Amino acid sequence: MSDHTKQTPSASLLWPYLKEMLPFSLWLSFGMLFSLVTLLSSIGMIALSGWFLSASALAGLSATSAATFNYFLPSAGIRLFVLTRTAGRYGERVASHEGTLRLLSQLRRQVYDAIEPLSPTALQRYGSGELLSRLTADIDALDSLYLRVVAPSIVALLAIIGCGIIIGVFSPGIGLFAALALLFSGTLGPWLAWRLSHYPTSQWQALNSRLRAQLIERLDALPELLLYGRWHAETATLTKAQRQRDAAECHTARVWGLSQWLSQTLLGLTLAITLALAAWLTSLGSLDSTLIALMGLTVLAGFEAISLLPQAWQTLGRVLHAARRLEAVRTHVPSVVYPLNDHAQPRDASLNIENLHVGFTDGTQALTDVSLTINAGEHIALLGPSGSGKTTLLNALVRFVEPQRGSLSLGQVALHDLSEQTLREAFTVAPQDIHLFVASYRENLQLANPETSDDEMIELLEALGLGHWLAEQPAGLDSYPDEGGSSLSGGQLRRFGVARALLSSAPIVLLDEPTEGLDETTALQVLDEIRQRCQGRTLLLVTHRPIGLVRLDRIAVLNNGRLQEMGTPQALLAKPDSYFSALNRRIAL
Ligand SMILES: Nc1ncnc2c1ncn2[C@@H]1O[C@H](COP(=O)(O)OP(=O)(O)OP(=O)(O)O)[C@@H](O)[C@H]1O
Repeated sequence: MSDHTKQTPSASLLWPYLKEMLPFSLWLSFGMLFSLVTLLSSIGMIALSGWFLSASALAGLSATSAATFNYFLPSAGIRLFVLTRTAGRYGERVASHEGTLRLLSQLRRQVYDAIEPLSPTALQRYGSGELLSRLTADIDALDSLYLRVVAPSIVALLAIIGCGIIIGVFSPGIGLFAALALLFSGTLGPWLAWRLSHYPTSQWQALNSRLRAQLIERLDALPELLLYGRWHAETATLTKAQRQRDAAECHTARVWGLSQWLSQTLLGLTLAITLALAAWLTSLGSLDSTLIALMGLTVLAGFEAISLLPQAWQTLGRVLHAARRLEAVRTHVPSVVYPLNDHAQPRDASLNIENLHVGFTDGTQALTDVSLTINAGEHIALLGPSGSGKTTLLNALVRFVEPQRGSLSLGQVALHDLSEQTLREAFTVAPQDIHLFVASYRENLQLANPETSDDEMIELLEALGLGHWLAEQPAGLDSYPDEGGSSLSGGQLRRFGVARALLSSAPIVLLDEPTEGLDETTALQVLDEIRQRCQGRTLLLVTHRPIGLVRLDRIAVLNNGRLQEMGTPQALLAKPDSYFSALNRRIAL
């Protein structure tokens, strides 16, 4: 999802993040205070050194002044400034990093909280790579708001005032000039660069995010790409995307490089003019000549704080673009809204689907006017060719997709009147794509029911024909799957997912293609086990294979998103032109 734009993101986007800083303001204020101590120590150290050098040189010109000149006090002052500078820098690192890391963990939690209520379909809008990028790179960019933008800007402003005051004590005119000139030199370049680099910065962020997403996607599909000989072509695509991103980065870097050059030139001019003014006043006799070096070195010390401003403004651009991208996720209206409490209690585990229409944003109409009642405890197969809308119906029942029209109810209570907790407790699901977490097989199975004992798990796995597989695992249930579940074959993974679903005690069981990839004997064995374990529970079994379905109570056939036929297996078999009969004849051939 590319969302770069030529429009300047509004600074108001940062308000929520600035407000987030409040709970950590103590740490952050300490950070800023220490930063100021460091800076003032640097300015004091340089200014005092400047004065000390020139004053001691002038004092050395005559024996009387050399004897009376106090060398010890200024050198003790310089040593004190060196110590406070080191302590200030250490304190600043500790306090500001502590505050920033706490802030970062809060920001991450908030984005997770915003993502959590989005249905999987709403999240597909972003893609996993894009979402990962927003959760990591964009939040990290926001983390710079304090460290690289707020703190250096405030410190630079205070440093300018500090320089003005130090010089102003000896000559108010030169002090005022130095403060204004430092402010102008420090802000003109960054402001110009800021205006010129909005678009390339936004483009860089979008291209960087797209590159990450493309890379993750291609690494996921590496086996297929190698098999089809597409890896080199895909590498070329990635290289091209990287070049585009680098070009945007170069553009931005050039603009900021020019801004730094402008700032340095103006700061150099400020220094030259300050020195010239101080020399002129000395020649008029209204300024002590030992103060010329102090004034010059004070301006130079101010450079240290001001030189952070270009980077602060550059970071501000990235922070604003990151804030806009995160805002899109944070404020995404959840497509599925659950009431906090149930409006009524479901009477039983029956399901009622009436005139259901489900479509997707790309215009695909997956279900059209589907009506179906499943009685509590009934076992129903949802049969149909690929793409007929079977999975979409399951997704609508668990509210992963919202219908455009029609109604869905559980135990005579509309699904949207049930809290998320009640809904999740009512259903147990084995989806088509089973995800195994990087955890032991035991933990993966206990996801559905943490109370399940080892014996129950082993018994069920054996009943589903996974006994041999389990016996081969080096540490039994304590073994870990390879990432992505690749230590199980497709059929084994499917049965593992079925086992996980069956271990839950939820009253409604939804299984999506549980026998896919299994030979007929194993498929029948698995179906029998499912039926037995679902005695007294409502079962909706999605499949495109007719194997073993005669043992279920009813069969509903979906075709092209519409309910084509419905009845007991025997009644459908009795009609030679029914889809179920035709499918059985085809399988028998
Ligand atoms: N997120 C989505 N966005 C757009 N279209 C979708 C989405 N999910 C499904 N579809 C489309 O909706 C239709 C029904 O898909 P569905 O997955 O429900 O079919 P199915 O019968 O379960 O297929 P299969 O047996 O192959 O899993 C298909 O045309 C599919 O391309």
